[in-house]
Amino acid sequence: MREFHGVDAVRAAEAPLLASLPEGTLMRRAAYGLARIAAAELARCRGGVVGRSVLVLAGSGDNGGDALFAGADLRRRGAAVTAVLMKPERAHTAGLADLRAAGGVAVAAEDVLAGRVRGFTAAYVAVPDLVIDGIVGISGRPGLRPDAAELVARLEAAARRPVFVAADLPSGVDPETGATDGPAVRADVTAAFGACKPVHVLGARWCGRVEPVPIGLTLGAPELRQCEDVDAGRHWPVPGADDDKYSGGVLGVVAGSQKYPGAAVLCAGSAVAATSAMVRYAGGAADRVLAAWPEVVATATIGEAGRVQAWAAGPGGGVDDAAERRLQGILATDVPVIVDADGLTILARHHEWVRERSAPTVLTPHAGEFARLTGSPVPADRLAAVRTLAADLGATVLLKGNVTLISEPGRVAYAEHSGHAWAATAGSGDVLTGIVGALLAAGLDPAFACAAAARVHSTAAGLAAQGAGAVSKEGPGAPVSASAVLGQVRAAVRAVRS
Ligand SMILES: NC(=O)C1=CN([C@@H]2O[C@H](COP(=O)(O)OP(=O)(O)OC[C@H]3O[C@@H](n4cnc5c(N)ncnc54)[C@H](O)[C@@H]3O)[C@@H](O)[C@H]2O)[C@@H](O)CC1
Repeated sequence: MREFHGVDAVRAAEAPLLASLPEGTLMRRAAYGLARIAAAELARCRGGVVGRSVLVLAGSGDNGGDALFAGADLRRRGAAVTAVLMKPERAHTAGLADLRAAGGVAVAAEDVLAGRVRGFTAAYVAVPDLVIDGIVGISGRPGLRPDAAELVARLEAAARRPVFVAADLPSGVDPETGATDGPAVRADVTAAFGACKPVHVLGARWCGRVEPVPIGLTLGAPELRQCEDVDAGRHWPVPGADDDKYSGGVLGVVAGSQKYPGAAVLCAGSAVAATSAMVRYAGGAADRVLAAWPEVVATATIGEAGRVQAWAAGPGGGVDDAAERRLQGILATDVPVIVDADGLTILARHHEWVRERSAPTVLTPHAGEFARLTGSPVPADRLAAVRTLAADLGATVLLKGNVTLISEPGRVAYAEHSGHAWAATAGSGDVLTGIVGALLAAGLDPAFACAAAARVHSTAAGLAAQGAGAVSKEGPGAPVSASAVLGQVRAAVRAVRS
């Protein structure tokens, strides 16, 4: 399980070390890790360190200090290192002295922007091989100030884009929410000092690859977790010697209709793929579901369906009176229920149906459905928003997006980021609903069920994008549809279990 700690928690963990260790020790540790990562990137992307040019963008705080010390280290390893000081009079004194002692050059941002830097230095500043972003760290507010924004824009536009390595986090991105407000650094690699912070998953698109740099912190409970393959794989329900078709947990699917049979087929099919236990279907698309998945036990109505250990309801089911009555009936049961899509539109008018439940309820809105449920659009601080809704309804809420967030009252939240966006396709949510439902029926903790299902779902989408026989989700890929994602659910389960 990957863990992300909030800024206050990181500062609290740093405090005893700052008090007990010789001054500058933590910064030296951070800078050493940063330099090591930058050197590895230079070797990987530019074939070596010696003779390559490194530009350090150094702000006035400790983040700039880290970057200057790392620059000194890289200079000693043979790179040409130039630091651009955002505010020369407030540059980190010891870091700047170390850079100069190592033979590095420092210039003022103001002089660079005004074209007052000439000769070799001008060339190094204009087209470096690698940029270390030390403009701001965990004290940074979103957005870059105009001088920093202009420097970054010029580097981004260079004929050969340099490799960007961020010290702690990309400048311009909020450390707690991952939100931006104007320009920000788009890093290829981020060196996370002491702990991963929420930005490292919530602002994943800005961070690139995140490499933790241990500096000796002892940390408490995290703010956020990410379920990794190994976590999903370890707890994925698979039959044992004593299991039968019921003991693994039967899921009932109430989705789709004669008008929209696709949602029923996708939702029931993904449940079938995710679990060995029985899947029941109740609704107007029973014929279509059976034609696609003969192993499903299908009936026309919920009343005719046998016992289940969880229900999955909502996708493609409509929002009319009959759909309302069906959903109300399902939520009146004492088994876990996942509600998605049309079911969420109905719930926007009936929050009490969720609040009054004693069994777990999982809601899986996308941004539009979230706005319908809460009455206002998803704000920049998505994590706070999902926590508030979960607490308000007493439910587990999974907010879909490029970074999917999962929260339930009083518990550490989960985030899922796949590193790609292939799951952003029609019907993909129906597939996720079936997987979550299967895991709820198997008795998994609701928030963990959501996190593990989201992991397998995004893995399936990544595999689908790579085509038949893919064993890796990396590569250029091609657009996929929800049926293709569903077709890879078993391969994704295999992948997380291996
Ligand atoms: N405290 C410690 O023990 C350690 C801290 N470390 C480094 O220290 C960093 C935190 O340093 P600081 O607290 O000095 O603060 P920062 O270096 O994050 O920020 C410095 C100042 O930048 C200004 N600023 C805020 N938003 C800005 C923006 N959008 N554009 C331009 N300037 C902006 C603010 O005045 C802020 O105080 C960490 O991220 C990490 O890199 C590491 O050296 C490891 C040890």
